[in-house]
Amino acid sequence: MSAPYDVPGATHVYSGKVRDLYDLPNGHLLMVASDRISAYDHALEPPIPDKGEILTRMSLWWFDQLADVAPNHVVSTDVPDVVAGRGIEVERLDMVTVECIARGYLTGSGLADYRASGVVSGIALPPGLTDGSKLPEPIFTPSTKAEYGGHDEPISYEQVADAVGSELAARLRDLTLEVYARGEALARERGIIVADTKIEVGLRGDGTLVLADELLTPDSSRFWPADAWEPGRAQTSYDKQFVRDWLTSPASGWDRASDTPPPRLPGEIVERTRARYVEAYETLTGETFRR
Ligand SMILES: CCOC(=O)Cn1cc(-c2ncnc(N)c2C#N)cn1
Repeated sequence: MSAPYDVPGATHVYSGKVRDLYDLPNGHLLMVASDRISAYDHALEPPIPDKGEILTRMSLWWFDQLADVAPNHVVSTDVPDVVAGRGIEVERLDMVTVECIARGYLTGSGLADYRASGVVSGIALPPGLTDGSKLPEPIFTPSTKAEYGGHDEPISYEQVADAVGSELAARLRDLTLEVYARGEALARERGIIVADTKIEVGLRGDGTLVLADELLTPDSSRFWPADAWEPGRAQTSYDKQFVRDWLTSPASGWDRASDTPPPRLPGEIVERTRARYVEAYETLTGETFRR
């Protein structure tokens, strides 16, 4: 995995799959989005040029679009040059220890749970749903926060209420569903299905819920091209399909079941993937990603 940036005046404190967190002397945090990409639970090489900046700008755009739904943790984009464009100074919050996930479509772990029991995070769904089915209405499907490298475990709404209290659980559910509904509707108008999303929420000292982390990016959400949506099979990933197709093709020589690390991505796949991130950003925001 590419090493976190050495940021003058900041102390590196956390590395996620894709992003890194630093303490700042003024008590705020610096959140830095790397160009790292992962697929099939593996960190891939090489990084995708500009991915971190593109997704940072997408998050900032979404924070602005949804400012009427909830405040966010952004303090400033005036960050040290080494992380310019991919770093955000953020307010330090008391983070809620629940992954707040909303699903508008059935796939991934939700589909697996549904196939096993007809239930997803304690919510019974109607029969006859398949991979990629649009749900009758979006559902709140929280999960635990796994340690780095682990898998989040789905939990029921009741378990969330037991963990954080019924009042906060209701606020988290309502906020998650509102953010998803607004994001899904806006993206859908622009030809992108946001099938599901995970938001991170923090609390201020006065109890205000604040949107943290990243927001409605292809790293925190499943982005599908709307014109390729076809329930009954795995959907096309807006951003990672080129990577997935190459890794599972004979050209890569990789056996996904072997649990060996995937091979380095060819330059053409890297560039086509970068172009998809640029396209997603420009399609959503109507702005040009200038590099
Ligand atoms: C950048 C990677 O960070 C994480 O993935 C998870 N994480 C978030 C925090 C956090 N903690 C206090 N205040 C905040 N505003 C945040 C944020 N964002 C800690 N870990």
